Amino acid sequence: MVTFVSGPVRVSVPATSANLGPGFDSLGLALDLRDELEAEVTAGGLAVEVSGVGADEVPRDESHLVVRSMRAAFAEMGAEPAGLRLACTNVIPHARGLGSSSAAIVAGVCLARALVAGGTLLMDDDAVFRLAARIEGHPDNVAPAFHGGFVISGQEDGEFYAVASSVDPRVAAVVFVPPTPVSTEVARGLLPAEVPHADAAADAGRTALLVAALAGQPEHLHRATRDYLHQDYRRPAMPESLALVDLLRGEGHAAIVSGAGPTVLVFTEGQESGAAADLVARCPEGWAVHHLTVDRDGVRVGP
Ligand SMILES: Nc1ncnc2c1ncn2[C@@H]1O[C@H](COP(=O)(O)OP(=O)(O)O)[C@@H](O)[C@H]1O
Ligand SMILES: N[C@@H](CCOP(=O)(O)O)C(=O)O
Repeated sequence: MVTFVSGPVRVSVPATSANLGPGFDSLGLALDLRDELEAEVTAGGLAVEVSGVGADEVPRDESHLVVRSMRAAFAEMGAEPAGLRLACTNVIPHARGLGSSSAAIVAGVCLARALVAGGTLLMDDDAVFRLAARIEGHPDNVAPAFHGGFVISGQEDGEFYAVASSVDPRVAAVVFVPPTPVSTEVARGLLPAEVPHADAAADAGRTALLVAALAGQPEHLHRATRDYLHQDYRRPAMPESLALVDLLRGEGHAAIVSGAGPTVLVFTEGQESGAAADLVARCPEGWAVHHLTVDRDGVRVGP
């Protein structure tokens, strides 16, 4: 019979940037910007408290994404808690291309596993990652949110896989976050069913180069971040973001659309670099800007 731990459990989960230019649905990087969550099993009912970004927009019932993810994990473990209390402190902006939904899903699955006594025996890390990726539908944000760092992920024979790859310690990022959201669902709807072979071939080459550039040759990041598969198709939903990408790339910066957008991410070399400070100063009016290091931990789970 499944039993539960007494008292609350806590998780902290990082933002992620998927695609990174050419790596559509396969590359993702964890960034040091974290949501914090706490949950406990109660005698009955569901209580959801939310503070921080998106607090006015998310539901407080069973449809809340963290709650849905917890329920899916409990079902996989054969667990049925009498009641639940969940408290979320959100920092990752919603529907901006920084992986808020994957963070919510990974957090929910990890909270549920931590609440079940012996949960890691019922669900190992691979099972957590695969369930989270199934809920999200694509693995590229879920993988770094769970593992941290830079992760290459995909799907084969209906099963998701993730492989960690190294990131040069000099690599950091400036993210420009527009005030208006674009949902990933809408941005995915703009993609064509087919692309020219020449584009696919060029994109494959840049993806390979990007793995090498991130691993230790950041001087190649500008060339390596050129995308052929998604950014231009998404331009109508985020023209200001693409205009900023074009402008910055024209100046030699490794600028990309983060995830499905509309956030613009620019790779930098080093947290203290003058170039990064200059970039931060160029944030468009009304947008937010963060200079972020690469998160190496992924999800953190504690009592
Ligand atoms: N912390 C959260 N708690 C509840 N729901 C969330 C949370 N984060 C994201 N969501 C849900 O996911 C949606 C955003 O997901 P998505 O469009 O994939 O954008 P992104 O993952 O790029 O931020 C939000 O509108 C909200 O419905
Ligand atoms: N590969 C996905 C990535 C979506 O990332 P998000 O942070 O915008 O949810 C896509 O490009 O659709």
